[in-house]
Amino acid sequence: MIYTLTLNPAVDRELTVPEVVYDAVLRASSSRVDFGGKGFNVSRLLKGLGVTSTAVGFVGGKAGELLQDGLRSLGIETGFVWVDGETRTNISIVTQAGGHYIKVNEQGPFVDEAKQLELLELIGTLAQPGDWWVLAGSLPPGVAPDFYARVIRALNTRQAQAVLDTGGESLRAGCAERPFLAKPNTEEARALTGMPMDTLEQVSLAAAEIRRMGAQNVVVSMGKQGALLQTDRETCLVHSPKVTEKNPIGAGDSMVGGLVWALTQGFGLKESLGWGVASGAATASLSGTEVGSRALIESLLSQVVYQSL
Ligand SMILES: Nc1ncnc2c1ncn2[C@@H]1O[C@H](COP(=O)(O)OP(=O)(O)OP(=O)(O)O)[C@@H](O)[C@H]1O
Ligand SMILES: O=P(O)(O)OC[C@@]1(O)O[C@H](CO)[C@@H](O)[C@@H]1O
Repeated sequence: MIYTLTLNPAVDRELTVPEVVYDAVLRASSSRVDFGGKGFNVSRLLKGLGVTSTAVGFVGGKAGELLQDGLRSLGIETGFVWVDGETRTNISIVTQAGGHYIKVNEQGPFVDEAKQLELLELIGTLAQPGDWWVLAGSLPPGVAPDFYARVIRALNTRQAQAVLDTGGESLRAGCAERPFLAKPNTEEARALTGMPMDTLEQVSLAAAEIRRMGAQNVVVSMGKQGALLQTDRETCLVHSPKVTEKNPIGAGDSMVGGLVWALTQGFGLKESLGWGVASGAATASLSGTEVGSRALIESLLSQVVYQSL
């Protein structure tokens, strides 16, 4: 079973405008809503690849109901802890011609200690040996940076595999609990290690440092360049297929979804990352945080190039 954990989900609203002008009323030519937050995006990608996952997390208010109804309507199971505040709505403004966006993320509702314990208990009852858990996104107010670390400890005790996609102190504390894989982007890896990320060699050295911090395997995603994988046996660059970018937001979530899907199908880590970069590229080529279909992902997979380093 695959679970996705999103502590701070979001209704993602994308508004398309002819151009961005300050101090003026902009009229949207189109808009769309996605049921988002990083882990929920992973669940949507997995569904596109034909796998039902369970989306777990904190939700609240009308926006929480919208996410619950929306995910269920897509055939995704949910396991939520309901909080008093309102789940956030995050706004993206993109231009019709593409190429630029403005994104504003709300903080999200406050989550008290009792709700946090309720979620940890829920995770403890759900997790079984051999399960995959994707832990993704920022922490809502009230949740301490060691929360993912506590979750990973609980998953390790139950022989479930953790894939961690977050940043800052939360990533540092999580890595110390030896997750199966950590997936920072270059900016998150730079912030975590304090190391430069200007050349491939530097990205590789930073990945090694993150492995020293505890992550068993590391993928550093590098936008349209693809992603670098480092395990105890190999380091390789997986080049992303070329696509016309429409909205890259959520590409990292799709990458994680494609990668975890392939791992559960029995592919090795390198081949799985191939599915990951193809899935990320598919999402980058679509509006909002829309995820690619299996047909699109498979067509892009044939253009993925693997380079050992
Ligand atoms: N413009 C693009 N063209 C082709 N592939 C892309 C593009 N943007 C992203 N990708 C693919 O998606 C993967 C993840 O993208 P990125 O490194 O931007 O993740 P991220 O910063 O975690 O994104 P987000 O936080 O918005 O989900 C890349 O490694 C790449 O394979
Ligand atoms: O504030 P966070 O949790 O870091 O990121 C949240 C978010 O920007 O990430 C997803 C795209 O990756 C969106 O669905 C969502 O709005």
